Amino acid sequence: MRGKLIEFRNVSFRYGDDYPWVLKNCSFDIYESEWVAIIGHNGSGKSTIAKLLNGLLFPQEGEIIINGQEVNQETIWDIRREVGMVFQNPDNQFVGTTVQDDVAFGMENRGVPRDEMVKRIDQNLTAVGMAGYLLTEPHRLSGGQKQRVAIAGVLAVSPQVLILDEATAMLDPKGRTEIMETVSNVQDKNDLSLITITHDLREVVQAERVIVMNEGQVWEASTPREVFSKKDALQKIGLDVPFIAVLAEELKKAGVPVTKEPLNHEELVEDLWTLHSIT
Ligand SMILES: Nc1ncnc2c1ncn2[C@@H]1O[C@H](COP(=O)(O)OP(=O)(O)OP(=O)(O)O)[C@@H](O)[C@H]1O
Repeated sequence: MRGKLIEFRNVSFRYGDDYPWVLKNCSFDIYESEWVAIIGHNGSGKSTIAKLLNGLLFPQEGEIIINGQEVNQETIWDIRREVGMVFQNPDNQFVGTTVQDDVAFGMENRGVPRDEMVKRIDQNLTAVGMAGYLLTEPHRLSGGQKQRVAIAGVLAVSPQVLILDEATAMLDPKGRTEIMETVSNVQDKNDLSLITITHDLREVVQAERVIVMNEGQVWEASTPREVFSKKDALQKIGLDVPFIAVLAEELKKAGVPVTKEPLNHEELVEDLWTLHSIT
């Protein structure tokens, strides 16, 4: 049984007294080594949750506990060691003049000794497939390569949780797939919790659990299969369902006995192939 790593307890947040509540009495847990996708319509508070997790914002009500510590002004430096974040725009988060300087940045701020730093730069750039780019300047990298370097920089300070806030949104489909493969590998290897905030349904179906946000609260928190089985209700709160799930529904309506709730191409093919072989 995995322990709780993150607890949101009755959290309410708004950007100012005259602003509407973005989160209202919002509660959820995230467990060690778990991959959770957070989805919700535009403006439903997903990025706000990410910023609250990293101590960039603080709730007006309720509390956020990470690894047994409440997130507050006194604990933010500890918390930021535990919670690594990668954002949408690769250009806004490149701080070094070369790849190795960029990965070193977070470690320098935390006083990691030089020998250890060199070792971790090498280890983490290898993990994200960027080992050959130590002295490369950022403008020579693609968007996907910059995101890989950002991920290596975050991993170099050994966080417990990695948050990707629309980190693949500006990449082409190939870049997206590559980043998600990389992230999935490093999550496994480093035993990390992973929180992905995304509109890309192919990423969502890869997660173990999906938290669906609506009107400042958790509307549903369960497996991708359970979440996407509620197609009509999801569409009512402004969310799409994966194309394959829609196709399976249409096939059922047309009399094809699709038995499972397929979430990807392979699962649907598997189902249809079985039908073919018994007729
Ligand atoms: N700095 C800010 N000042 C005031 N309001 C803000 C600020 N940042 C976000 N908001 C508002 O808070 C609400 C939640 O925003 P947030 O960015 O968390 O949503 P989101 O679910 O991540 O949206 P998206 O899917 O569009 O990225 C929105 O109504 C947004 O306009």
